[in-house]
Amino acid sequence: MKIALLGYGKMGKTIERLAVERGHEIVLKVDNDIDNADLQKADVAIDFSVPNAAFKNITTCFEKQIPVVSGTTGWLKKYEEAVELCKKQDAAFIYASNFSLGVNLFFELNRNLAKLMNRFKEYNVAIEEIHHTQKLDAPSGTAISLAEQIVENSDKTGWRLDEAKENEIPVTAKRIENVPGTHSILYNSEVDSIKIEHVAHSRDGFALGAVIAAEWLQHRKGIYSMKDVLGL
Ligand SMILES: NC(=O)C1=CN([C@@H]2O[C@H](COP(=O)(O)OP(=O)(O)OC[C@H]3O[C@@H](n4cnc5c(N)ncnc54)[C@H](OP(=O)(O)O)[C@@H]3O)[C@@H](O)[C@H]2O)C=CC1
Ligand SMILES: O=C(O)C1=N[C@H](C(=O)O)C[C@H](O)C1
Repeated sequence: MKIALLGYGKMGKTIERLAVERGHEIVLKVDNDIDNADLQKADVAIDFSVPNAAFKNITTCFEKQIPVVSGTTGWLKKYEEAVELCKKQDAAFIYASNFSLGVNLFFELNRNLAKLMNRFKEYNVAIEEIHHTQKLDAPSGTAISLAEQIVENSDKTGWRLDEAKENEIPVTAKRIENVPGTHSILYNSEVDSIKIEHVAHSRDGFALGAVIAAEWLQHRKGIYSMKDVLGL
């Protein structure tokens, strides 16, 4: 598979290493304006760039009919617009706030736990995420997905960074040097606490998941998620 990397930072470089190990070829590395890039050289594009570039990168791939996998976070206000453009152009797209197998299993645990805990009002739920200090967005895309999953499976009405209002989920974002990504869900009562946590030991899980998603998407059209890729 010939891959265009849109974003050649920490994730782009990790994806390059794992993609080459799986027998793929990196034919393009875009670190700024996509307008001058010869996307037609690629079978598939993988976007791990910056929040203000993701929408343009993704929709340019739709126009050029290159299937695109995006893991960039912090641009999701425009996700529905991207989906509409993808449908209109009969293109192929997967977005995931987190591509690792572990986090996608953790998402399933989170949904089930939220359903279970909803009956027991003595527990208050809270989310915490910890990432490296270069991260541009807060809270993380993964923390937002976790919060939305709890809202869908409980009586919670929404989430808020730091100071949550009545019936909202408080989300805390910490920034500590070199942390690849840690997410915790805490259910706290007067007498005890229940905590589930996912700890990434490196960026390899995210990168491998993105390459597997690109392999899966390469000959498809439409809009998919990691649930489709992993058969969850
Ligand atoms: N979904 C998932 O599983 C994961 C998602 N992420 C997300 O992926 C994104 C990238 O993370 P990470 O690699 O750590 O960040 P980095 O800052 O290391 O890399 C981002 C790269 O994008 C480049 N860039 C800037 N403008 C453009 C543009 N217009 N087109 C293409 N590339 C551009 C930057 O170049 P320059 O430095 O010159 O500005 C930089 O090299 C983040 O949004 C992060 O949250 C990260 C890990 C996992
Ligand atoms: O910026 C990162 O590094 C990460 N970003 C993603 C997010 O915002 O959830 C995924 C992962 O936790 C690493």
